[in-house]
Amino acid sequence: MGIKKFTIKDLDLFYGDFQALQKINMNIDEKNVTAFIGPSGCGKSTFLRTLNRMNDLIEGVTIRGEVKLDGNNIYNNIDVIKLRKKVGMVFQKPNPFPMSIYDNIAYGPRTHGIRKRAVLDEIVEKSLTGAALWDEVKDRLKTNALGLSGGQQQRLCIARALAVEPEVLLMDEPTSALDPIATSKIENLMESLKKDYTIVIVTHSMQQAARISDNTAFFLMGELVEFGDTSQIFTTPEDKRTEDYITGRFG
Ligand SMILES: Nc1ncnc2c1ncn2[C@@H]1O[C@H](COP(=O)(O)OP(=O)(O)OP(=O)(O)O)[C@@H](O)[C@H]1O
Repeated sequence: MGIKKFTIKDLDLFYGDFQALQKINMNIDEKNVTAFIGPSGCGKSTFLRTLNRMNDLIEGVTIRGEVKLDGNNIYNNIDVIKLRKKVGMVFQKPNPFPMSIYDNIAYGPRTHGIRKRAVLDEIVEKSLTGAALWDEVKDRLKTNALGLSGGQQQRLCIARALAVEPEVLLMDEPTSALDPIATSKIENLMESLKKDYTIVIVTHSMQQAARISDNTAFFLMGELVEFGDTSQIFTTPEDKRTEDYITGRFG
């Protein structure tokens, strides 16, 4: 295992009285792909959202324990806007803003105070190139992003996340709404992005986790059952529950 980007200690999360995460302990490596797998409702998305404090937006959430990013506890007095700039997020359903392709990408940098046209042009090109979309859209940057295909929209959302120069990308089932071709483009993209970014992905597809991730975490009913090297998890899981899940005996 390499340099730790996140260290999570004894993390509990409650929605009201309901405990959705129980004593999670995990380290997430820098510049790697970490996959979260497990049956529906086991807490994967909840845990993913704790990594950039997206759960703050949900009423009645209580969090105990520690989430450190580069050694700093993100639940202490920190600037949440800066945190979310550093830890970007891509959602299950592509959600471009109803504006041009260009403005979708320029939106984040503009909110962070970048106004110069030449600088924005450069960010737009770099981000779209980084998300493997530039060649497909460079002649139609002024057209509405909602006119793109689903797969292109998802790469646009990845480009939008890249535009503010994050260090981490959280992806919550980013390909579940896409066809196999668009899915494989996003998977290839993740492979190239991990050179520069730490990627954490929630996926329902065990084939996808096996194909693209370096480390895999298996969750069950709010508990982290097993976490380790992806090939080990899929070939020689230590816990019977992991084995049952990956061999399709439940879930
Ligand atoms: N906003 C919320 N308020 C109350 N309970 C919630 C909320 N969000 C999630 N939960 C509950 O927390 C548990 C974990 O949900 P979560 O969405 O994190 O699971 P998941 O593993 O990502 O599921 P899926 O694979 O279906 O997306 C579930 O029991 C869910 O009902």
